[in-house]
Amino acid sequence: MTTDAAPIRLAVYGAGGRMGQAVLRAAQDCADVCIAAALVRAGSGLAGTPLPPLPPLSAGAAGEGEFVIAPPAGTLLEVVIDFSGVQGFDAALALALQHRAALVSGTTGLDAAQHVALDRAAEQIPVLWASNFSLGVALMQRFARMAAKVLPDWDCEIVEMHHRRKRDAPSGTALSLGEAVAQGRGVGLAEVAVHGRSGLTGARPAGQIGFHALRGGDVIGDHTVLFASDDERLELTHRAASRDLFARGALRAARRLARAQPGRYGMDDVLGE
Ligand SMILES: NC(=O)C1=CN([C@@H]2O[C@H](COP(=O)(O)OP(=O)(O)OC[C@H]3O[C@@H](n4cnc5c(N)ncnc54)[C@H](OP(=O)(O)O)[C@@H]3O)[C@@H](O)[C@H]2O)C=CC1
Ligand SMILES: O=C(O)C1=N[C@H](C(=O)O)C[C@H](O)C1
Repeated sequence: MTTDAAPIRLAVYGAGGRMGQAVLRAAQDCADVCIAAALVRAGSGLAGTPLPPLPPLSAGAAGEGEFVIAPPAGTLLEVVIDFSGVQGFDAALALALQHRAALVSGTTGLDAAQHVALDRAAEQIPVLWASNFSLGVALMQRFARMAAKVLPDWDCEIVEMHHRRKRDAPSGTALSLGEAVAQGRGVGLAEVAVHGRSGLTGARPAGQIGFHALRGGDVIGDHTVLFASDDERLELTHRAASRDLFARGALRAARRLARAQPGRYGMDDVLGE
């Protein structure tokens, strides 16, 4: 993408992780963004080591050139992109507030207090949190909501599979898909969710939404929302083949939020109507 405007100045929080590195890679292809700070946690062996090669427009950006544990004084940040997990999330949000920068966060497994903190921050800065930055998954949520509304009596189960290193279960995406199904049915997810089954469970109660988390190998992220009725079954499936797609989605979100008004934004704002 080319533009006459100055490149958007990004801080990548959790820059040494799987997703952080994917965002750095994706930014290399974009002339409209630059990496102003690639942040790793204090004590990380990466601190002070060179970044992978960056696009020419990044040259001269404060903090460019190496992984850092904090942006050098005076660094201008416009968007903080956070993939630091629940351990880093609070500090990423604090950094965005401190710099009056927008926050784009993909960290999953947040607790209720952290979601409230996102709402509070949105009074001061633009905030977009999404459990999944794939445009295909954003569309899948719409399909799931629609199917749940049209098929209120069908049994719904949500199955996800991820790599063996994933720390939270079920995935944030599975929970978001469950929220979409619950919205389509006009019920609260907490009242109808069941996580796995084992033992003498009895017959399946109507209206349940079942979650099943599989872990193994290097699977990037597969999700299926399954609706079952007598004699037929509908399955909506999304499979991610690379983390690059999440990184590209996060950069799209960053473009949408840079220089936007404070408030809560979602992937629907990125996807458009
Ligand atoms: N929304 C989406 O589209 C997607 C969301 N995710 C989510 O993103 C998160 C990260 O996933 P992934 O990249 O696979 O995980 P990784 O464990 O590979 O990366 C997390 C990184 O954050 C670093 N970190 C932890 N604490 C801090 C801190 N206080 N300051 C700075 N850096 C810190 C970790 O460092 P160290 O290892 O040194 O502790 C690690 O390098 C997860 O919550 C995951 O579910 C993942 C993919 C897509
Ligand atoms: O941890 C991951 O890897 C992923 N996490 C997100 C989630 O919890 O939904 C998104 C994606 O599926 C990959």
